[in-house]
Amino acid sequence: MTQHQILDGKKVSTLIQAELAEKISKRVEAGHKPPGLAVVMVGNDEASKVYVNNKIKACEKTGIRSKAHFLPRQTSAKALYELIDELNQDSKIHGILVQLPLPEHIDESEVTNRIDPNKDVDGFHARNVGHLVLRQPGLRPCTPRGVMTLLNHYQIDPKGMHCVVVGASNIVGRPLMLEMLFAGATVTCCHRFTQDLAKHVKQADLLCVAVGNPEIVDAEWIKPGAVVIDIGINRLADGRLSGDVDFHVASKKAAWISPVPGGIGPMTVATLMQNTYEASL
Ligand SMILES: Nc1nc2c(c(=O)[nH]1)N[C@@H](CN(C=O)c1ccc(C(=O)N[C@@H](CCC(=O)O)C(=O)O)cc1)CN2
Repeated sequence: MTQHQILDGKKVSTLIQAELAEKISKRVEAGHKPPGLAVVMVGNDEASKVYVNNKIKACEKTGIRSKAHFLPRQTSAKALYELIDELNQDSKIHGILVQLPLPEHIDESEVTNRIDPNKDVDGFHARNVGHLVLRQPGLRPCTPRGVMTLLNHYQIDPKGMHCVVVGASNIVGRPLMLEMLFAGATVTCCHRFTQDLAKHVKQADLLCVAVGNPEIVDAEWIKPGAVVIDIGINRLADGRLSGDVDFHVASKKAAWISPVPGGIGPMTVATLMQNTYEASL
């Protein structure tokens, strides 16, 4: 049994937000406009409401001016594009985020590509994805960037590690693979057609799981001494939150582990604040 240590995303997120608050207040004192973030949510998804509220609260803490747009589920794609076009033109708005998922009648990639890439603080626009792939400066997706910041805070260097990413979504798995590759890890990405998930997970020095299924990985597979990053958020029937990895079992094997809640979720929010600040410079 290994003694595990916690990758405390809540604590690191608080530190990042305090640093940002200081930088922003100094810039405002010097006569600059505060960064402005437009938060757009369509529909009533309960989990999304929590995430959006966490983002708005983080804006209040850091001195970012936020403007929330809560639109009904039946909003047309055309009406959403018109709002995005207005926000693209608004000089007080430096960052625009449209909370995902969107209702089925709205095409997510059309929406993300409608946002001015310089205001795309989620890093989902094709131009920013291209910058990430080519390792050029640009806005980077918040969750993967937040994972790298958290590892860096605890001086965990992925260089030379075998990193296994479970999940290949546009917003987490694929950009996280690239982040890990650029950090010098050897990367394996597992997805719905992966034949022997256990075989891959057992080889991971650094295991990142981002599927949204608490049964996807058996924590007994974890290599002793591995670093485990749990990015899944699952709401259990009793209202509690759990990650994609059984924390109790995994923490007996891992050297480092990020909890849910209190791990990557808060890092996603803090990174959004960093991206918004950077987009305002
Ligand atoms: N436009 C975007 N939509 C979505 C993104 C994204 O990066 N941009 N990612 C996910 C959800 N996400 C961000 O919006 C997100 C997930 C979790 C949290 C968070 O604060 N989690 C807390 C627990 C919160 C709770 O009580 O439920 C934690 O883990 O401690 C914030 C943001 C999908 N959509």
